[in-house]
Amino acid sequence: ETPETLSSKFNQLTPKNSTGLPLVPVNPIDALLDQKAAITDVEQQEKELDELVAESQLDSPIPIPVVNYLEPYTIHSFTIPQNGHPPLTKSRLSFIQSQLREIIFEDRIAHVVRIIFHDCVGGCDGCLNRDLPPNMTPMLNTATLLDNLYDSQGFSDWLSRADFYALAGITAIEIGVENANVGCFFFNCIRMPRFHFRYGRKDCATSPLSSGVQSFPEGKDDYDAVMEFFANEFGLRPRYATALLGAHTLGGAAGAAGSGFVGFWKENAIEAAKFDQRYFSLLSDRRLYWNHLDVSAQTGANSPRFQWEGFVNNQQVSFMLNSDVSLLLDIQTNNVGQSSCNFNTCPYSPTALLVHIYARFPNFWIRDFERAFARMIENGSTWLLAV
Ligand code: HEM
Repeated sequence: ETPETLSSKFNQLTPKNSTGLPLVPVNPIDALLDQKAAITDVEQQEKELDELVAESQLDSPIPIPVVNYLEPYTIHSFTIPQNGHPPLTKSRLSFIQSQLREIIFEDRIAHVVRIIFHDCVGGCDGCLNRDLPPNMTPMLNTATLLDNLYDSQGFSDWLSRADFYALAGITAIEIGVENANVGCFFFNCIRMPRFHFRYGRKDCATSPLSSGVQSFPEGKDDYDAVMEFFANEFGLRPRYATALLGAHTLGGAAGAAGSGFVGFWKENAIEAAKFDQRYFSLLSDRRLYWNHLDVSAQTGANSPRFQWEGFVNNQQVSFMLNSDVSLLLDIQTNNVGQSSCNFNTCPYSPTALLVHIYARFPNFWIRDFERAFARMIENGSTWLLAV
């Protein structure tokens, strides 16, 4: 089955409300996921979810740039150029992480995750162009803090700045998961992602500054534009692109101080510091009522900024960009990003089922996120060393 036929099947199955009022249908997809949720054997459940996702052909293999890993640093430090760095040991790594933990909290968690994403567009190289509009957001203050730590502690003896940003990204996700798990019981805790940190990335010659111009995806993008970006840039197929975009569970858009979009993807700053599946559950929650509006007058942006705002009982609980909504709905946008259909009228997009699965099975999402994030933070490297 092609993704198209799967999503059209999904569309047929999902009753739409013609009055435009929020509707909570007994949805066959929910019923199907209820069956999967009833499976108590975790491995069996994961296997069946994998089969369900495989049906939609969102992750058929495509060639991706290959990163080679070298395990025993004692041997390979002789053969692999490391900018003269001595090998990074596990204890040095945990020392650096403990220093990172001193400065990464609250809104800086999201900043760091966005920094590593932007650093890795075009290849992770420890360099950000501070004059490029997509980078000109509050995250630059946190980038300065990271740089100060790296420079003042002499970490360049051990790892490149690009490695350091990647480690900061991993640490930020871990802190976000810890925040999400405060007060959880084992059955509703988010599994801590297992990242295997590898190092040996090459910094650009002017690190940490750069005048390089990368092209970043835009908030007004639709499904095709989003998927094309992730495939071309990171070699990620729609399944892993969707998982990676779950990073928008953290932080928000800073209005006039940032992209000209404004809001937290989740309710407030406290929720925005938690790395959990709620980005997907808000997106797929049919109890929400969504407005699609241009906020450029409010934020002083020089061109339209159409965004989606989700409400429950007249209370705003979510904000989404077109690029986020496109994971669920095949929005129909014009050149300024205004969609001619909405949550009640747009057809589902090929990844809609996946959004529902990630919302219901957070640890299934975490597994896919782990893989996608690992791929992103190794973008541009051909050889990396294990610690
Ligand atoms: C289609 C792809 C993407 C688009 C269009 C997009 C767009 C945006 C925009 C417009 C903002 C708001 C910036 C501001 O005003 O301060 C933002 C924030 C953010 N993005 Fe993305 N992004 C994309 C992919 C990603 C990826 C792959 C990651 C990480 C893996 C990521 C992580 C973040 C985080 C954590 C924030 C919040 C930053 C903060 O609170 O300061 N984004 N993104």
